[in-house]
Amino acid sequence: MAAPSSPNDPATDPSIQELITARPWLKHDAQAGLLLDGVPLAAIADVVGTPTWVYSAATMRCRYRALATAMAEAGLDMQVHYAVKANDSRAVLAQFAAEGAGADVVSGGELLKARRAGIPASAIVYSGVGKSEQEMRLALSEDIGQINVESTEELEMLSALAGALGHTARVALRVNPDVDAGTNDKIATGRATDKFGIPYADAVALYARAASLPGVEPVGLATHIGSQILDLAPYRDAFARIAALVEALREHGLRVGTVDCGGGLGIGYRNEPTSSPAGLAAAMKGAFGGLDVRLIMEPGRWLVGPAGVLLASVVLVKQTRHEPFVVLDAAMNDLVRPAMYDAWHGIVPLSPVDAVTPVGPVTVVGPVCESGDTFARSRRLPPLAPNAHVAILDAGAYGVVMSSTYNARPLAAEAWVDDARWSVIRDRQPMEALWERERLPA
Ligand SMILES: Cc1ncc(COP(=O)(O)O)c(C=O)c1O
Ligand SMILES: N[C@@H](CCCC[NH3+])C(=O)O
Repeated sequence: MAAPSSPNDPATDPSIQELITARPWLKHDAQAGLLLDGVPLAAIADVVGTPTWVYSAATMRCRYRALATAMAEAGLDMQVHYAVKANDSRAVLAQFAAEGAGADVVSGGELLKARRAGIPASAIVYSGVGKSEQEMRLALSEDIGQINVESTEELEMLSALAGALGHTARVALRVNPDVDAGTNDKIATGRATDKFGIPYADAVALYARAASLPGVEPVGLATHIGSQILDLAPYRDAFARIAALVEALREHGLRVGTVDCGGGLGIGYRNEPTSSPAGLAAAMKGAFGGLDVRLIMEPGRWLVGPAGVLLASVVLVKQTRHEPFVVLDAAMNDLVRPAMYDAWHGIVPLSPVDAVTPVGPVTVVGPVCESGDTFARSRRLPPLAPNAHVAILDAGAYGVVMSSTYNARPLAAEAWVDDARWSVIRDRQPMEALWERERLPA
């Protein structure tokens, strides 16, 4: 199934003005051009160069607080564990730590990053289908809050390891509810054919087994049906199945204290309608309200996606017999989402005069040697001259974390905007660093 945010129909694209209006942290100023929380993005592009990621700290904070408030207002006993994979920059993690968030991690590296950013070990849950022995040892030595186990094999491995080390790991069984979240095929995780989670029909027996094994203590269930989910119906289906499982486990005399509802709440890349945290809270309450369980959620994209932009400059505009190609200095090695998922991202010029008079249509590409290195097709943009700057919107999640040095392109810089001031939080990777871990064969 195609991603709901990927249709490529310029007739229904939101205008540049509509994109800006829907994102209150962005403003268009007649003199200074596009502002992020009052800071002219062109100033950052001029000083730091491009490509550069820029984040609105206030937007991340506001979204975290809005989510936590929606859960509290629904009367839910809920802890938000930020999904570190969405954006693991130190400033992002430190800010969520200061807000009181826990973390959802999927590797030893993410676990260490979360700890070093100040997130307490007790507020960390660890998901993933292939935790290595080394990673399990790290999770055990840190005594993290919960390990979400995804298979019988992993349960046995963890039990043997923890038992031998004299630890008891609090585990939740991540259950695959066999629900289609209706999102892009590559980021759906809750169908029986996906690699994630324990088959629904095996969950009761495996939970009972976990209760009898040394080194592990089953404390609850977890599920996660996918990412960029715009509709609440699949959540309701999955939660109903997990709630039924809680009851079935209790009927077998097994204790279930927590339910981890996963992440996945989508954002309106194309200004499309989305589900709200209040709606999600109502779905959780409907399923788990009467069950006396402590709830966890693991949002990533919803918290940070809209808060980031990728600044790029126009290298040249290549005229052809078809649509002109606007060639940027950012590429799929920076933001891979359009190439990987056909994802749609808004593109807005930074300059004051151009932003409101789109002409186009143009194809916006990067310089990488793949035709897939295309950010947008048939996009209505104002005329863009070489060196003009643009912002690629909603790049705060699954942006910098998925970037690579493909085509020997150094990793981009990152900047942080807070309280109308900005600073660089990660320098652009120096060219020399591209070969610093290499040597010729001995
Ligand atoms: C286990 C788990 N939790 C949380 C998330 C975060 O998802 P999202 O960024 O869509 O909220 C993911 C990613 O899909 C995930 O795999
Ligand atoms: N990388 C994906 C999301 C994956 C979610 C992780 N399970 C995206 O950019 O949309």
